Amino acid sequence: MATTPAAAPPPSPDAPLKYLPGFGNEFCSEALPGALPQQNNPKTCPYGLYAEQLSGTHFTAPRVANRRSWLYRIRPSVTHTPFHPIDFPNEALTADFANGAVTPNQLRWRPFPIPTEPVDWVRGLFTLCGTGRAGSKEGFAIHVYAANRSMESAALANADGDFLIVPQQGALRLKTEFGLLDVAPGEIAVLPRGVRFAVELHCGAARGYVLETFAGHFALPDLGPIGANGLANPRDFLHPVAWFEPEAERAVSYNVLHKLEGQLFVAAQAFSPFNVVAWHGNYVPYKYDLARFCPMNSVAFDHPDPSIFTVLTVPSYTPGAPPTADFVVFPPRWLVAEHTFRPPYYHRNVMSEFMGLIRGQYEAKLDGGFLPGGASLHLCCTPHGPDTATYERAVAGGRGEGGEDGPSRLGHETLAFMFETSAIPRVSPAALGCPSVDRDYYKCWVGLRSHFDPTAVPPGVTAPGAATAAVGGKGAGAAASGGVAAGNGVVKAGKDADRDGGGKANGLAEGLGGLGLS
Ligand SMILES: O=C(O)Cc1cc(O)ccc1O
Ligand SMILES: [Fe+2]
Repeated sequence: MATTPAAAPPPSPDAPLKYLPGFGNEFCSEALPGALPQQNNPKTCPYGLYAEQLSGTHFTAPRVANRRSWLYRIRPSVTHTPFHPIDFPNEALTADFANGAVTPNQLRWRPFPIPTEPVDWVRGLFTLCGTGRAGSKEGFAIHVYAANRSMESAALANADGDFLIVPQQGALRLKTEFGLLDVAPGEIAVLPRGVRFAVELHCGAARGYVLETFAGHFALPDLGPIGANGLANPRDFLHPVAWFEPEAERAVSYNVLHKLEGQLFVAAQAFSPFNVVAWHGNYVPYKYDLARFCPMNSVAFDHPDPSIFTVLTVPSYTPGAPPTADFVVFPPRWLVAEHTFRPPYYHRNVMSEFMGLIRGQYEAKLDGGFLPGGASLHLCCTPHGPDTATYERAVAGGRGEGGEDGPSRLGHETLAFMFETSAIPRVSPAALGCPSVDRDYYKCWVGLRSHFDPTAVPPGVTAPGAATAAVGGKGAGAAASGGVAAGNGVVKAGKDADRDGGGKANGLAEGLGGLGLS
């Protein structure tokens, strides 16, 4: 006769949970001694458990990428009544962006409101943008969530892809088939495709961001010349230990939710899905504290590209092709680059950039419009960068300790992040029309006036006009003085030369002078 397993004591919400550290390891864990069999599927399992495999890659995926886990559970997941679609507001959640809106405009959303009526984590999901289609396992979706109550007697499995969850307000307790994860703002969690989980709120209302990838799995980025250490270190990723609900074997009524192609289905079952007594494998949910991120940065001059802050990446199927998505954090750090415009540079990026703010103020936005719980989106080649106030402050100097170029600190009170994606996301019509949209976003750059002064000759450069008499006009003089414009084939006369020829000459000379290379 099968032994009835003793129920694990319910962990107190205040007691710190135990975790298994590492990244991509073969982990194993058992909640009862000897529950983990020595082979994957013995004829009968210890304690009368059922063996069940959950795969995250096709069976024949190369070993380096192959992901699967074996779960030993009181009853198998298959024991449920048929799934039925549930009446989820269909404009809130989507996994097909064929009908998404296309706009090159810079987009920004004010903080998404916390609901006043009871809403759990699943009901509180709202798709902002994405690309591709879950059904063809291509692309990704970006959601926000805002919830004020725990999921009760319900669990969700996402058949569409992996969820990377970035809490912004309110800690989450993630009950999963593999055990429990407590995830607070400043930490992130990854729930791989298919893993059943429930979100409990133990500290009040919760809000945050979700990157859902329809293809692949999150991986640590290669470090290249950085070497073997730095950025997100593997030991800091924490995985749950086996745990099963006390009532897992009792007759209870549970709703098992299933997300497939963006649609939600529900099936009833008479026992808890959190009934896994032991497990082993390398396909496991995990969390990571962003404070453990070890940033690298410029220690001499210039502002590095933000890829230097990549925490996790979803590599493309094709070697060398851009990743489907990167998760990038802008952590607290010292800024020490000399004779450098320290905020993010102005740019048009071939990758698209979704940004969120967990706390504090982002280094490129002083206008008060990019707030914790809000978001921004800059699509492929859409120009963006520091707002007017940030620019003016940065060029005014005197930012750092010990003088204009001294070290300055982006303190612990700031934490922004970016989902950087290679395919161009489309915006869900609901997100474009929602009340949080900031229709005045463009105004934060409107005040960027021209500081161009062709008479402000950089030190060490012969003043225009000194050699102008023969050709006439300041611009031609600038070209003649440095010989740069002539070299570039930009010699012009009159008014055009003022604007173009002189500008190029001065700009290049200034750059070289600034680096001490002129
Ligand atoms: O604020 C942004 O747009 C993100 C960003 C930050 C940075 O330091 C450099 C480039 C970049 O896109
Ligand atoms: Fe950017």
